Amino acid sequence: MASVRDVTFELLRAHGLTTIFGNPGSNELPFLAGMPDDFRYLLGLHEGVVLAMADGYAQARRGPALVNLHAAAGSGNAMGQLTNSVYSHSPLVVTAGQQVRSTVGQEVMLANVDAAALPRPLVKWSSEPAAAEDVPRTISQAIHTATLAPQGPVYVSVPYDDWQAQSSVDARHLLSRTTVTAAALTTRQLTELAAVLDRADRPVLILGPDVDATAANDHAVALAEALAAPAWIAPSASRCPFPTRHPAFRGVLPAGVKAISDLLTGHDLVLVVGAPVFRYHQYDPGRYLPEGTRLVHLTVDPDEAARAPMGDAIVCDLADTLTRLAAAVTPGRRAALVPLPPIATPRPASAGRLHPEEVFAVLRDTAPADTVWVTESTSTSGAFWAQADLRRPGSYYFPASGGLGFGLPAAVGVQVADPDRQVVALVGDGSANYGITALWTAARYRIPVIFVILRNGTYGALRWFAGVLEAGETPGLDIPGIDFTALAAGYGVTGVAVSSRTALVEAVTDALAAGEPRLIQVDTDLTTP
Ligand SMILES: Cc1ncc(Cn2c(C)c(CCOP(=O)(O)OP(=O)(O)O)sc2=O)c(N)n1
Ligand SMILES: [Ca+2]
Repeated sequence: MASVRDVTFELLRAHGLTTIFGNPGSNELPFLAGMPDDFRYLLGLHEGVVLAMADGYAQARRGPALVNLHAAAGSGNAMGQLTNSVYSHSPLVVTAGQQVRSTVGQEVMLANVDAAALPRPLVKWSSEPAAAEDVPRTISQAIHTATLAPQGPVYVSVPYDDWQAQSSVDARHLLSRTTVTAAALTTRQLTELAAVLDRADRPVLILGPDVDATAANDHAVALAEALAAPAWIAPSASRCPFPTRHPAFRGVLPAGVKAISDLLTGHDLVLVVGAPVFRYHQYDPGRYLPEGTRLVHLTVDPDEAARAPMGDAIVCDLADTLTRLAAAVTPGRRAALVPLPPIATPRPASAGRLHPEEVFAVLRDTAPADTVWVTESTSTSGAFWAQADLRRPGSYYFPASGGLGFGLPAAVGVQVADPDRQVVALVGDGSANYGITALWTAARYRIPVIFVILRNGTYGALRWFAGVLEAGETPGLDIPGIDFTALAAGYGVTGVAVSSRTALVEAVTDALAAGEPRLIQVDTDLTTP
């Protein structure tokens, strides 16, 4: 009869989980020793990098990713990045090795004590099977739980003596199981919602990451056009759900209660699709909505629906609902939208530096139109969106909870998932340090990401926040003198430092032709988000 490990690898193969993002310890060796030839293992040198690579990979492929970590120490290192994955609804199947089953209670070395509790609340579900024979079914449950709406990360801890145990013959049922979510609005619900939209004088759309995660971008465009409604990206944007040069596009909403409410003034109906209501950030007290404004919320996530402080929510399939709404509302009822003005000329910078707007303008004009941008430069987000020309789904990723250490490794994961599009990481000189070992993985497997480090010598966003909080001068905000070209060389990536537009254009052009990872360190001015 087949071993638990053999059946588990057959199960993983049946779900297309043949890429393992991992960092091993002794507890994981009995599992990895049986890895079949059609599987590949992508090693990350820190578990936060492993997790973020898998996150980028899963988001870009819109499917699950398999992670294998080392017991409690490895899982603990990955939890910082799970704070992003749980909010980006990333379908990660995180497995971790456990000590020999009979020794865990003694808390011997490398025992993951209370393993299933460790990652909560940063996972959708977690478990350690009660018996070796139940390992394949538990991993099957984990895969289906991760991929059923709302998708999310799951965690399974497996004692390492389980892998050699005999699997039950009935485990074979697991290999062909499928599970799907089929939540759609009834005809009556759809008709009523379309009537609400039709009755609105000035509706507005607010679109979130799950529109892009479910490839519903074009359906959102169709509804915005049918309604002649402006479209905003929901605050704390982690994906780009709408083309940024479309006439209906208005930008990314600020992450403050009063600031959002002020921008919605004059709109009598707000339709939020695929985002929590809302991912506020800086404390900015005010009324949640202007007087007389109604909010309707379409989400894949019952928890988002339940915890929102206002509005009426419908848990549903976003692409299906947007498509049917675009066909059901009455077109031509409102004046045509006036597009935003053309992209502004980037602001000038101080001597020997570039303004982030100029960095982004050069990259936009030099890199292919379908480039994928993975960003983690917190003070330059305003500059990025001011210069952005994003047209296709899957063009933008940002850490969904602001947990730094996502950018560099997630860019590697996205490039693995989508080798036909150039991936460019735009990462601050502070953020880069949290996931810097991703450079080694990129070099090791020749993953041709272009890593752009925006070096302003400080934690720029925190300087801005210190102003918002009127905190005055605070310690720990300056990070002068880091040489990322030397760090890159140490990890096997060729890097160049630039401080002029001409040198940047040349460096980007060279990097695009290299066919292997490249790092470009750009000295930039400090800006505000
Ligand atoms: C894991 C982790 N640690 C610390 C922070 C706190 N933090 C930190 C340290 C920021 C500064 C980032 O600096 P940067 O150089 O990457 O980008 P900017 O200079 O453009 O802000 S922004 C922010 O929220 C965080 N979000 N996540
Ligand atoms: Ca910085």
